[in-house]
Amino acid sequence: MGLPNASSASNWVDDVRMTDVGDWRFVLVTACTVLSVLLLVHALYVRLWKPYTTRRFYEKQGIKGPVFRPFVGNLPEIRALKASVPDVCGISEPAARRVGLELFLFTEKYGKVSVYEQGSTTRLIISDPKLAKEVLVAKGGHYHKSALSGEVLRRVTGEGSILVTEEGQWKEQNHIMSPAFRHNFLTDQFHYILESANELVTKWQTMINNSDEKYGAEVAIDLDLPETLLEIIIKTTFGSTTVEGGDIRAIHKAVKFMMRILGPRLSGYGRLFPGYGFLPTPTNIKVWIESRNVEKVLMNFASARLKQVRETKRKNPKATRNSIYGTNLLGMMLEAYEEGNSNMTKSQLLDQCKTMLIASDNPTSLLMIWTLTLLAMHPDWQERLRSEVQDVVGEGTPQPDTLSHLKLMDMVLNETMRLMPPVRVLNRDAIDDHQIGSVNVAAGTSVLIPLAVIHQSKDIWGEDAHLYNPERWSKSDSHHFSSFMPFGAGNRICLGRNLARMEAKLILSFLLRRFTFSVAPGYRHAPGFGDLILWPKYGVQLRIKNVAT
Ligand code: HEM
Repeated sequence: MGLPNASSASNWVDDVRMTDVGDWRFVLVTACTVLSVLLLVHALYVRLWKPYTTRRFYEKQGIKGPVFRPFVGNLPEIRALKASVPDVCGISEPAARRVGLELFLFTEKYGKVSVYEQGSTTRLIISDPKLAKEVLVAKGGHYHKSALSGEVLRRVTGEGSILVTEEGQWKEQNHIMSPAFRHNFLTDQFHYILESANELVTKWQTMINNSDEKYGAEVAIDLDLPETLLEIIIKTTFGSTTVEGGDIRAIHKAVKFMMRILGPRLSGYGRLFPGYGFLPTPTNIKVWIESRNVEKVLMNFASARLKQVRETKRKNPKATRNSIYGTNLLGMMLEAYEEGNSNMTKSQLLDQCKTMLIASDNPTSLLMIWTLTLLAMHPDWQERLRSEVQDVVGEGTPQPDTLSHLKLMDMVLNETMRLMPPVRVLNRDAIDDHQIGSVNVAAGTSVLIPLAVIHQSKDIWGEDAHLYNPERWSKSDSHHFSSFMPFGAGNRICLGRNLARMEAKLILSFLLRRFTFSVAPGYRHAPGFGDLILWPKYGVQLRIKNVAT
């Protein structure tokens, strides 16, 4: 056998090259095909098989829900339901029903435990307060906070926010932050609330003084109250509203902007495209820029405070804790960070600052807005409450302990949070298979606890459940209390609940002893904004007058 000649040798090399290329092409095509098939199988499993079998799992237990729809789940009918609700409603209509209407309707139609799909996520609605408590308290260890809402919160407040952390990391943060919401610390914050409440009274008094109208002045409480509350939370968290290199109000605005953009993705079709948040769309780019700005200002601020702390300690080794760190939440966290009492990083510490701005903002504003609006709609209760304030607080400066004697005010605040719960639904994800009551819950199920539905159930509250009647809270009958969870329950109960009540009581006392409130003629009652919360869509305009002396 002879050697190949030059030309046949080159053909041979070409053949080999061709074969190589052919092989690679074959490998590439095969790999792509296998990958596509795997992705398709995975997508079919996640989007079709899993939700279908999970739905069957619940149906076999007698749990009902709207008809199963592959891929999109029940989103289309939920959207249609929402679109069918008129913007404006009657004053005595159960307003909370308008937001999250599907949770009311599914509960009425399918019972206190029902099931539906949001995209491919199976959701179990638990409207039975006993089972709800079991999820939140006794069986709380079988659940994590919802990954779905966590997705948005993580992007706005950061990975280290106490709203989204779990287990060891959450425990440590809870341990550091809880003291900031105890009685002593709250008493230290009292002067901030007094200061801001006084400023609001002065503002409204000036409006009355400058008005030629017989009825007094007209105020937009949905703008003024949140501004006052924001001042308070900024001062209690940071100690002041302006900081070196930036204004915390600008940070709040940026954080709110991010929530407004990202929030609706929770309930919309955006859920069907999981990587959507990472695509460089104009909106996503805006969110990234805002997020970087917030990070920069807060980081500069924390570094400046830390420098100040070290300087004070160096100059005066005997300085007290309060004079080194100050009596605010950031100071408390800086202390844990600086004294080596925690594993918290500086960036996690800043995540908690953003968390405070988010967690306190809407709920406290909603509580104040609806309390005052409902009082304006019910002058008899307004008058009763004013008399209580005059008796208990009088004309002097209120003291923290005085507030605990305002019993009617507690009843009024409870009734507002019952009818208009600032947080209308709690979300949890089951992390393993377990049982609540007689219901077997499968790992991966998203559990919804619709506070608004539980708070207005006729079985619990009676036939007048949808009506405003603070008197119901005067009964010693305690079954009401166990079904009332505006601040959640169990380990993850609201950290700021005492602060929120203290703010509400103090501000209301200041306002009621000075002004009377009535609903302005142009007011349109439209609670419910962006599907998620009971924000007044067209604002709330009230007429205010000085209390006759
Ligand atoms: C009327 C006012 C408020 C209401 C109705 C409210 C309601 C709630 C609810 C229902 C939860 C539990 C969420 C869940 O279980 O998934 C919660 C958690 C939380 N709230 Fe509030 N909140 C209010 C005011 C505040 C304020 C003023 C602050 C802080 C200054 C605050 C800070 C927090 C924090 C940090 C958590 C997370 C606790 C954790 O997960 O460990 N809240 N809030």
